[in-house]
Amino acid sequence: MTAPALQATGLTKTFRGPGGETVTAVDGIDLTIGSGEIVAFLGPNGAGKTTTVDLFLGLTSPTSGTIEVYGGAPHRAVADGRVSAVMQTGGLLPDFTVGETVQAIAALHGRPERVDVVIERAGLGPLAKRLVKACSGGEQQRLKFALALVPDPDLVILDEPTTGMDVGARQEFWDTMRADAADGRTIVFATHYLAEADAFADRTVLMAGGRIMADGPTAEVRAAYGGQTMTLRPPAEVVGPHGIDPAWLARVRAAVAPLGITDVEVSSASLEAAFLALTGDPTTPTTRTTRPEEALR
Ligand SMILES: Nc1ncnc2c1ncn2[C@@H]1O[C@H](COP(=O)(O)OP(=O)(O)OP(=O)(O)O)[C@@H](O)[C@H]1O
Repeated sequence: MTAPALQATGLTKTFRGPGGETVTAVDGIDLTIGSGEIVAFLGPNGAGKTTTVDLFLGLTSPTSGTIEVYGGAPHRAVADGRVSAVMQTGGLLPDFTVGETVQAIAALHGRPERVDVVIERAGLGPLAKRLVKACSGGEQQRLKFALALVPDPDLVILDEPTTGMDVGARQEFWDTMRADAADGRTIVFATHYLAEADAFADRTVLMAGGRIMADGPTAEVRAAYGGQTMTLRPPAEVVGPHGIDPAWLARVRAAVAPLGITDVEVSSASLEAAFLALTGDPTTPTTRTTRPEEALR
């Protein structure tokens, strides 16, 4: 039988906090991810997503429990080129061109024949002669993605790959990813953007406090935890830079209260209800119109 891409059992990681206290970043995760799955790890800041990704990549060791990647130690899978990562920050040389960067990494891997294919796959053809430092944040992330593809890995792990990108760049990045995933690569990504999990992942693992709060097909996670909600789109004139006009919210509250409505959420993100219900996180991403304090109760 073929080993799953990732298998975690009782996976736990603790750190010592600034005051000497124990911080449990990952708290007894059991998880199996099969080949070809596209899985989002979704959760608020501090949920344990980055630590989980680090454990998957062998960048840190579990305090207890086990993690296997293709049936072996994570660092082995990385060394064998079966697993690649696109991390949040760092890693590029600013004075290389995009093309030189890909060539250098391909040479390190002994895979010079991969240069053209990964440049094309990451949509970097028109940028090949541009210096890395002249590339936008989104373009640099696409370059990192290209580098991750050099060994032709079976599994790509991305830790919040679109952090800092504007909406257009984010869209472009995921279009690139989607085209690549169509080839059957296993993709695991951490995000706190609900819309990214919703749009891109077949399966969503919702994390909070180091634990898995929900795990299933993205549509099911949404349906099971999103509950029955009524979503309103406010008129544009009541949405300002600081969110929805509180006076308008008060008028809506007054208008619906006599109808027996106790909970109306103004939202444009369909996983939002699941996220809030399970994590109670007040720093919700995606849009200004989805913050819990703007829900009408
Ligand atoms: N090296 C460390 N030392 C001490 N505490 C840590 C360390 N790394 C992470 N933590 C703590 O572990 C918890 C989980 O952090 P982690 O970075 O894994 O969360 P995250 O879900 O990736 O958050 P974010 O979305 O902000 O990146 C947090 O409380 C964090 O402060």
